[in-house]
Amino acid sequence: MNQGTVIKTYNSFYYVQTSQSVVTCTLRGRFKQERFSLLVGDVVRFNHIANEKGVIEEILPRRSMLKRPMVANVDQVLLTFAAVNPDISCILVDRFLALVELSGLPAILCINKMDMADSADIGKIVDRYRQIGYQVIQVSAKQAWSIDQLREILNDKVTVFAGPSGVGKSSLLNALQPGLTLTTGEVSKKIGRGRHTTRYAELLPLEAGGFVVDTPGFSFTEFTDIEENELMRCFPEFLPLLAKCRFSTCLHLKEPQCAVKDAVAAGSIFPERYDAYVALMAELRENRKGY
Ligand SMILES: Nc1nc2c(ncn2[C@@H]2O[C@H](COP(=O)(O)OP(=O)(O)OP(=O)(O)O)[C@@H](O)[C@H]2O)c(=O)[nH]1
Ligand SMILES: [Zn+2]
Repeated sequence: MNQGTVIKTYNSFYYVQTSQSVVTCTLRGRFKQERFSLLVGDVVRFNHIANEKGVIEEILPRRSMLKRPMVANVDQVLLTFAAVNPDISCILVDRFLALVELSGLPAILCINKMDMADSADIGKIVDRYRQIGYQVIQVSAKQAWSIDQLREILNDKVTVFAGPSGVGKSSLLNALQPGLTLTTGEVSKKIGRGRHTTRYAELLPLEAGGFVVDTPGFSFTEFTDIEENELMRCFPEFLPLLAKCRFSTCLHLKEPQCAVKDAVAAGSIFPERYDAYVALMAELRENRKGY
């Protein structure tokens, strides 16, 4: 049997990337009876029934599942910001990071447009996030700075590109591999839909192995499905302190003898990060009121 990764689904057809080609597959009937939903990112085994056509017989166990968008086996999220234009905003970085933490996937911070940056200013930001424990890379899509380093990070992994609009995500993809965002556009053409009308996530295969998740309308922007007492877990530097608060139900806001607030006062947690936590908590409570 052949093996490959589902890179796109459309009308019960599954486009499966193998090491050689993309095979258009249908799903063996018994999966439909089980109401199993096969996702982009799933690794499958299939039988060829004709040239470039196949039937999926087996779905390999999932390593992970991202909910929005629904993609299986994502390994990491590359959060891209621009050093300038639009200027990096740490509150926005903290917000995106918290959302990635909530998904349970590792986040890598990528700061683009370094060719236009004041490197001392950006250096401070980079140091902060490295101290917290995040991997941070500084790149320029325009000047092709550190694109090799980025390529190495993506190698053999399934990576979601996220970040605000205009930070250069498309430019980075293009610097990584010219034409990358057009690769599966060919598939779209065959089935009569333009790439830009695609509403579902698809995987873009990297030449060196691995995939980038192309996610039209993808957000990582809204806090829903999160309880107040879960937010603290989205701040990894809080984790070692949580058991040390006086109250086991401590939300680290107004409570006395709070180990998190003590750490902020002692300088071992960045005050900006704590402020981001408080701001996100307020937002979460505001969203709740809407229900
Ligand atoms: N100076 C400089 N400009 C860049 C760099 N990368 C991208 N840009 C410019 O930034 C603008 C936005 O780039 P895009 O690649 O379209 O950004 P995007 O993140 O894909 O934007 P959305 O499609 O809105 O999500 C364009 O004018 C690019 O030419 C860079 O490394 N340096
Ligand atoms: Zn506390």
